[in-house]
Amino acid sequence: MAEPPVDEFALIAELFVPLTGGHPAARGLSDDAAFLADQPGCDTVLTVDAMVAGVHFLPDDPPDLIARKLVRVNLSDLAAKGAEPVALLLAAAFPQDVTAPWLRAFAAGLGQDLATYRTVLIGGDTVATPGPLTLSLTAIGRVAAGQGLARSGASVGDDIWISGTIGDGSLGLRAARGELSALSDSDVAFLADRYRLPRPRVALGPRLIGLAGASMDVSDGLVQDLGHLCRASGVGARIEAGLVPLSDSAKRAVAAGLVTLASLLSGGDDYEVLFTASPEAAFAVAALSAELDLPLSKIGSIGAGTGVVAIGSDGQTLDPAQGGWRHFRAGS
Ligand SMILES: Nc1ncnc2c1ncn2[C@@H]1O[C@H](COP(=O)(O)OP(=O)(O)OP(=O)(O)O)[C@@H](O)[C@H]1O
Ligand SMILES: Cc1ncc(C[n+]2csc(CCOP(=O)(O)O)c2C)c(N)n1
Ligand SMILES: [Mg+2]
Ligand SMILES: [Mg+2]
Ligand SMILES: [Mg+2]
Repeated sequence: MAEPPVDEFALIAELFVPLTGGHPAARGLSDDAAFLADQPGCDTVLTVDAMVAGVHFLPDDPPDLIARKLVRVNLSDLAAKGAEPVALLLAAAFPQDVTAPWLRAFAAGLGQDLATYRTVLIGGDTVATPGPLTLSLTAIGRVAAGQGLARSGASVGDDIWISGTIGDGSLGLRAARGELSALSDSDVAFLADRYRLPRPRVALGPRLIGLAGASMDVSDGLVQDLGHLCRASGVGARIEAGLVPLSDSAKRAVAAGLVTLASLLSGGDDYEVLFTASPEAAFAVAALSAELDLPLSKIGSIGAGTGVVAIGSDGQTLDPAQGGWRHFRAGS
């Protein structure tokens, strides 16, 4: 039986109001703006990332997973700054033919991850678009005043560390498109899941305060993002490709010749935390890795100069294609 239609205001009142958790800042999603009380002794950390169907996710991806990816890519930026999530604002442009079941599943996914990450929706905007589904989430976080982590804190001599594994997201896109049928079904499922559902390192980020020099999350590709960190810090970096952690599925994809190691270093969609720390902190980083049950791998070091050099297992410089994702390069 067809579900009753869900219009703009029913969507907000019935599907989004429950996601506020009754937080006073949201004002029941029935005011012009949200009002968030200041927290003494804290800095407010604000970040926004948008996602567009066909650009960030596949148009036919399940609506609950689209919503959860949107939450996770934004919490990944907060985590990289050492911040804890407080609240979210959602701007959504739905195609005119969106269905009620689709919207219900989207809201259910949103609710699931708000619960997982203990945060709430406090406002947003809902519009229709003649184009593809376009979503924007603003994440508000908090960190002890002056303690938030920056891309600009790397020093010459620091070790470079990365959480988790690199390359699963970009391989996962190919897996989700059915392009990796040479791999086992379980590898395909693992990789596609990593693409559709990043694991933001929310437990790690706040624990890096006092340990990390510089920190950022990797979304556009390891080499390109490390380049951003280096530019912000006024340093250069050298990484050893053989030290970059790969999942077993990604290792099998490389061994089968389905992808090169160099392209995994520039693929993007990783949502891991890239940070630097002085060599004296290596023991503490290893202890944190064990405590959080999260791999933290030393992949290189910071040096004087500029730019990122990636060295392959043969000692030769790797060329990771363009280094990473770039949305456009507008010409005349
Ligand atoms: N349209 C914009 N207006 C203002 N600032 C922007 C805009 N786009 C990006 N920025 C700023 O540029 C910087 C880098 O943004 P970028 O989106 O590359 O970082 P990111 O979110 O960590 O990466 P990704 O988008 O790949 O997840 C941030 O300070 C961001 O706030
Ligand atoms: C369907 C589809 N095609 C390509 C990609 C790859 N991709 C798109 S945006 C981006 C960088 C992060 O986004 P942003 O910089 O906008 O935050 C990457 C790696 C994808 N995820 N889905
Ligand atoms: Mg961004
Ligand atoms: Mg981001
Ligand atoms: Mg980021």
